[in-house]
Amino acid sequence: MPYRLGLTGSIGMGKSTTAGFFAAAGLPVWDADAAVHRLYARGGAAVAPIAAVWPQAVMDGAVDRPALKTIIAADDTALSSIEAIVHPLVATDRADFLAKASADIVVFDIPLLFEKGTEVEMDATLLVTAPAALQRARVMARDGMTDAQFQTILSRQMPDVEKRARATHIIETLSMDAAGACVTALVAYIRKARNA
Ligand SMILES: CC(C)(COP(=O)(O)OP(=O)(O)OC[C@H]1O[C@@H](n2cnc3c(N)ncnc32)[C@H](O)[C@@H]1O)[C@@H](O)C(=O)NCCC(=O)NCCS
Ligand SMILES: Nc1ncnc2c1ncn2[C@@H]1O[C@H](COP(=O)(O)OP(=O)(O)OP(=O)(O)O)[C@@H](O)[C@H]1O
Repeated sequence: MPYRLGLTGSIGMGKSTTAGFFAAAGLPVWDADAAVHRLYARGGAAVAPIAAVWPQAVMDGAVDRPALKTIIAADDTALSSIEAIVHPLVATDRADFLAKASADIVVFDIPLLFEKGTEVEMDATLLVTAPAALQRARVMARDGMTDAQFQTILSRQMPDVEKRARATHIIETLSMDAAGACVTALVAYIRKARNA
Protein backbone atom coordinates (compact mmCIF):
# COMPACT_ATOMS: atom_id res chain seq x y z
CA MET A 1 0.00 0.00 0.00
CA PRO A 2 1.27 3.55 -0.71
CA TYR A 3 2.39 5.70 2.21
CA ARG A 4 -0.58 7.92 3.13
CA LEU A 5 0.25 11.52 4.00
CA GLY A 6 -2.66 13.58 5.33
CA LEU A 7 -2.33 17.28 4.49
CA THR A 8 -4.39 19.72 6.54
CA GLY A 9 -4.55 23.26 7.89
CA SER A 10 -7.15 25.84 8.80
CA ILE A 11 -8.78 28.17 6.28
CA GLY A 12 -6.30 30.14 4.20
CA MET A 13 -3.23 28.43 5.62
CA GLY A 14 -2.10 27.13 2.19
CA LYS A 15 -3.44 23.56 1.76
CA SER A 16 -4.26 23.85 -1.94
CA THR A 17 -1.00 25.63 -2.71
CA THR A 18 1.03 23.02 -0.82
CA ALA A 19 -0.93 20.19 -2.47
CA GLY A 20 0.21 21.73 -5.76
CA PHE A 21 3.86 21.33 -4.72
CA PHE A 22 3.28 17.62 -4.05
CA ALA A 23 1.50 17.20 -7.39
CA ALA A 24 4.39 18.98 -9.14
CA ALA A 25 6.74 16.46 -7.48
CA GLY A 26 4.71 13.70 -9.17
CA LEU A 27 2.72 12.51 -6.14
CA PRO A 28 -1.00 11.70 -6.58
CA VAL A 29 -3.15 14.11 -4.55
CA TRP A 30 -6.72 13.47 -3.43
CA ASP A 31 -8.68 16.61 -2.53
CA ALA A 32 -11.60 16.31 -0.08
CA ASP A 33 -13.20 19.59 -1.20
CA ALA A 34 -13.03 18.49 -4.85
CA ALA A 35 -14.65 15.17 -3.87
CA VAL A 36 -17.54 17.08 -2.24
CA HIS A 37 -17.91 19.18 -5.41
CA ARG A 38 -18.16 15.96 -7.49
CA LEU A 39 -20.73 14.51 -5.07
CA TYR A 40 -22.83 17.73 -5.23
CA ALA A 41 -22.65 18.05 -9.03
CA ARG A 42 -25.39 16.79 -11.38
CA GLY A 43 -25.33 13.00 -11.22
CA GLY A 44 -23.29 13.06 -7.99
CA ALA A 45 -24.08 10.55 -5.24
CA ALA A 46 -25.03 13.20 -2.65
CA VAL A 47 -27.76 14.84 -4.75
CA ALA A 48 -30.57 12.34 -4.12
CA PRO A 49 -30.05 11.90 -0.35
CA ILE A 50 -29.83 15.68 0.16
CA ALA A 51 -32.93 16.28 -2.00
CA ALA A 52 -34.80 13.76 0.15
CA VAL A 53 -34.25 15.90 3.29
CA TRP A 54 -34.01 19.43 1.80
CA PRO A 55 -35.68 19.53 -1.66
CA GLN A 56 -35.03 23.30 -1.82
CA ALA A 57 -31.24 22.65 -1.73
CA VAL A 58 -31.22 20.98 -5.16
CA MET A 59 -31.44 23.00 -8.36
CA ASP A 60 -31.06 21.69 -11.92
CA GLY A 61 -30.04 18.29 -10.58
CA ALA A 62 -27.14 19.58 -8.45
CA VAL A 63 -26.76 20.61 -4.80
CA ASP A 64 -26.78 24.40 -4.55
CA ARG A 65 -24.18 25.57 -2.00
CA PRO A 66 -25.76 28.98 -1.28
CA ALA A 67 -29.06 27.19 -0.57
CA LEU A 68 -27.26 24.77 1.78
CA LYS A 69 -25.66 27.72 3.57
CA THR A 70 -29.10 29.30 4.08
CA ILE A 71 -30.35 26.03 5.57
CA ILE A 72 -27.29 25.76 7.85
CA ALA A 73 -27.71 29.39 9.01
CA ALA A 74 -31.35 28.78 9.96
CA ASP A 75 -30.89 25.41 11.70
CA ASP A 76 -28.08 24.57 14.14
CA THR A 77 -28.46 20.84 13.51
CA ALA A 78 -28.36 21.02 9.69
CA LEU A 79 -24.57 20.91 9.24
CA SER A 80 -24.21 17.68 11.21
CA SER A 81 -27.12 16.16 9.25
CA ILE A 82 -25.40 17.15 5.97
CA GLU A 83 -22.13 15.68 7.24
CA ALA A 84 -23.88 12.40 8.09
CA ILE A 85 -24.89 12.12 4.43
CA VAL A 86 -21.72 13.49 2.81
CA HIS A 87 -18.85 12.09 4.89
CA PRO A 88 -19.50 8.36 4.22
CA LEU A 89 -19.66 9.15 0.47
CA VAL A 90 -16.39 11.10 0.73
CA ALA A 91 -14.79 8.15 2.57
CA THR A 92 -15.79 5.81 -0.27
CA ASP A 93 -14.32 8.19 -2.88
CA ARG A 94 -11.05 8.33 -0.89
CA ALA A 95 -10.86 4.54 -0.55
CA ASP A 96 -11.40 4.13 -4.33
CA PHE A 97 -8.57 6.58 -5.01
CA LEU A 98 -6.20 4.76 -2.66
CA ALA A 99 -7.07 1.37 -4.15
CA LYS A 100 -6.15 2.64 -7.62
CA ALA A 101 -2.96 4.53 -6.65
CA SER A 102 0.33 3.00 -7.74
CA ALA A 103 2.77 5.63 -6.34
CA ASP A 104 4.95 5.09 -3.25
CA ILE A 105 3.42 8.10 -1.47
CA VAL A 106 -0.06 9.59 -1.88
CA VAL A 107 -1.29 12.86 -0.39
CA PHE A 108 -4.78 13.44 1.01
CA ASP A 109 -5.74 17.13 1.23
CA ILE A 110 -8.38 17.09 3.98
CA PRO A 111 -9.41 20.39 5.64
CA LEU A 112 -11.14 18.60 8.56
CA LEU A 113 -8.52 15.84 9.00
CA PHE A 114 -8.15 16.32 12.77
CA GLU A 115 -11.70 17.56 13.46
CA LYS A 116 -13.18 14.35 12.05
CA GLY A 117 -10.49 11.92 13.27
CA THR A 118 -9.48 10.89 9.73
CA GLU A 119 -5.82 11.04 10.76
CA VAL A 120 -6.13 7.46 12.02
CA GLU A 121 -6.26 6.40 8.36
CA MET A 122 -2.96 8.15 7.57
CA ASP A 123 0.66 7.05 8.04
CA ALA A 124 1.62 10.65 8.90
CA THR A 125 0.08 14.10 8.94
CA LEU A 126 1.36 17.41 7.59
CA LEU A 127 -0.04 20.67 8.97
CA VAL A 128 0.35 23.84 6.92
CA THR A 129 0.24 26.95 9.02
CA ALA A 130 1.03 30.67 9.07
CA PRO A 131 0.81 33.47 11.64
CA ALA A 132 -2.80 34.40 12.50
CA ALA A 133 -2.46 37.91 11.03
CA LEU A 134 -1.28 36.50 7.69
CA GLN A 135 -4.08 33.92 7.66
CA ARG A 136 -6.64 36.67 8.30
CA ALA A 137 -5.20 38.95 5.60
CA ARG A 138 -5.28 36.10 3.05
CA VAL A 139 -8.87 35.15 3.81
CA MET A 140 -10.19 38.73 3.96
CA ALA A 141 -8.64 39.38 0.53
CA ARG A 142 -11.11 36.90 -0.97
CA ASP A 143 -14.18 38.14 -2.80
CA GLY A 144 -17.25 38.56 -0.61
CA MET A 145 -15.60 37.42 2.64
CA THR A 146 -16.83 39.26 5.71
CA ASP A 147 -15.29 39.36 9.16
CA ALA A 148 -18.36 37.56 10.56
CA GLN A 149 -18.04 34.73 7.99
CA PHE A 150 -14.35 34.34 8.76
CA GLN A 151 -15.08 34.13 12.50
CA THR A 152 -17.85 31.55 11.93
CA ILE A 153 -15.57 29.32 9.84
CA LEU A 154 -12.74 29.64 12.39
CA SER A 155 -15.12 28.74 15.23
CA ARG A 156 -16.00 25.48 13.41
CA GLN A 157 -12.35 24.49 12.96
CA MET A 158 -9.95 23.19 15.58
CA PRO A 159 -7.59 25.99 16.73
CA ASP A 160 -4.25 26.03 14.89
CA VAL A 161 -2.36 25.54 18.16
CA GLU A 162 -4.17 22.23 18.76
CA LYS A 163 -3.49 21.08 15.20
CA ARG A 164 0.21 21.86 15.71
CA ALA A 165 0.26 19.60 18.75
CA ARG A 166 -1.23 16.70 16.76
CA ALA A 167 0.68 16.99 13.48
CA THR A 168 3.60 14.74 12.55
CA HIS A 169 5.10 17.46 10.32
CA ILE A 170 4.54 21.23 10.08
CA ILE A 171 5.29 23.57 7.18
CA GLU A 172 4.96 27.33 7.47
CA THR A 173 3.57 28.80 4.23
CA LEU A 174 5.36 32.13 4.46
CA SER A 175 6.79 32.13 0.94
CA MET A 176 6.39 29.93 -2.12
CA ASP A 177 10.11 29.18 -2.32
CA ALA A 178 10.48 28.21 1.32
CA ALA A 179 7.33 26.05 1.41
CA GLY A 180 8.25 24.38 -1.88
CA ALA A 181 11.69 23.51 -0.52
CA CYS A 182 10.08 22.08 2.64
CA VAL A 183 7.86 19.81 0.51
CA THR A 184 10.87 18.55 -1.46
CA ALA A 185 12.72 17.87 1.80
CA LEU A 186 9.72 16.10 3.35
CA VAL A 187 9.24 13.79 0.36
CA ALA A 188 12.96 12.87 0.51
CA TYR A 189 12.70 12.29 4.29
CA ILE A 190 9.68 9.99 3.97
CA ARG A 191 11.32 8.00 1.13
CA LYS A 192 14.53 7.61 3.14
CA ALA A 193 12.62 6.50 6.26
CA ARG A 194 10.56 4.01 4.24
CA ASN A 195 13.62 2.48 2.60
CA ALA A 196 15.72 2.42 5.79
C1 LIG B 1 -21.29 24.47 4.09
C2 LIG B 1 -21.03 24.42 2.60
C3 LIG B 1 -22.34 24.36 1.83
C4 LIG B 1 -20.29 25.74 2.22
O1 LIG B 1 -19.87 25.68 0.88
P1 LIG B 1 -18.92 26.84 0.29
O2 LIG B 1 -18.64 26.48 -1.14
O3 LIG B 1 -19.54 28.16 0.52
O4 LIG B 1 -17.60 26.83 1.15
P2 LIG B 1 -16.44 25.72 1.31
O5 LIG B 1 -16.95 24.35 1.07
O6 LIG B 1 -15.26 26.16 0.53
O7 LIG B 1 -16.12 25.85 2.87
C5 LIG B 1 -15.73 27.10 3.45
C6 LIG B 1 -14.94 26.82 4.70
O8 LIG B 1 -15.73 26.10 5.64
C7 LIG B 1 -15.06 24.93 6.03
N1 LIG B 1 -16.05 23.86 6.17
C8 LIG B 1 -16.79 23.28 5.20
N2 LIG B 1 -17.54 22.30 5.69
C9 LIG B 1 -17.28 22.26 7.00
C10 LIG B 1 -17.72 21.45 8.06
N3 LIG B 1 -18.55 20.42 7.86
N4 LIG B 1 -17.23 21.70 9.32
C11 LIG B 1 -16.33 22.68 9.51
N5 LIG B 1 -15.86 23.49 8.55
C12 LIG B 1 -16.33 23.28 7.32
C13 LIG B 1 -14.10 24.61 4.88
O9 LIG B 1 -12.98 23.87 5.31
C14 LIG B 1 -13.69 25.98 4.42
O10 LIG B 1 -12.63 26.46 5.19
C15 LIG B 1 -20.13 23.21 2.21
O11 LIG B 1 -18.84 23.37 2.72
C16 LIG B 1 -20.72 21.90 2.70
O12 LIG B 1 -21.66 21.39 2.10
N6 LIG B 1 -20.16 21.33 3.80
C17 LIG B 1 -20.62 20.05 4.31
C18 LIG B 1 -19.78 18.92 3.73
C19 LIG B 1 -18.43 18.88 4.39
O13 LIG B 1 -18.31 18.49 5.54
N7 LIG B 1 -17.40 19.31 3.65
C20 LIG B 1 -16.06 19.36 4.20
C21 LIG B 1 -15.10 18.48 3.41
S1 LIG B 1 -15.35 16.72 3.75
N1 LIG C 1 3.84 29.09 0.61
C1 LIG C 1 3.12 30.19 0.38
N2 LIG C 1 3.73 31.39 0.21
C2 LIG C 1 3.01 32.51 -0.03
N3 LIG C 1 1.66 32.54 -0.12
C3 LIG C 1 1.01 31.38 0.04
C4 LIG C 1 1.68 30.15 0.30
N4 LIG C 1 0.75 29.16 0.41
C5 LIG C 1 -0.45 29.75 0.23
N5 LIG C 1 -0.30 31.07 0.01
C6 LIG C 1 -1.40 32.04 -0.24
O1 LIG C 1 -2.36 31.93 0.79
C7 LIG C 1 -3.69 31.98 0.28
C8 LIG C 1 -4.43 30.72 0.69
O2 LIG C 1 -3.81 29.60 0.08
P1 LIG C 1 -4.61 28.27 -0.28
O3 LIG C 1 -5.79 28.60 -1.14
O4 LIG C 1 -3.62 27.29 -0.76
O5 LIG C 1 -5.14 27.89 1.18
P2 LIG C 1 -6.14 26.76 1.66
O6 LIG C 1 -5.64 26.31 2.99
O7 LIG C 1 -6.26 25.74 0.59
O8 LIG C 1 -7.49 27.57 1.82
P3 LIG C 1 -8.99 27.03 2.14
O9 LIG C 1 -8.99 26.47 3.51
O10 LIG C 1 -9.83 28.25 2.06
O11 LIG C 1 -9.32 26.03 1.07
C9 LIG C 1 -3.55 32.17 -1.23
O12 LIG C 1 -3.67 33.53 -1.53
C10 LIG C 1 -2.13 31.68 -1.53
O13 LIG C 1 -1.58 32.33 -2.63
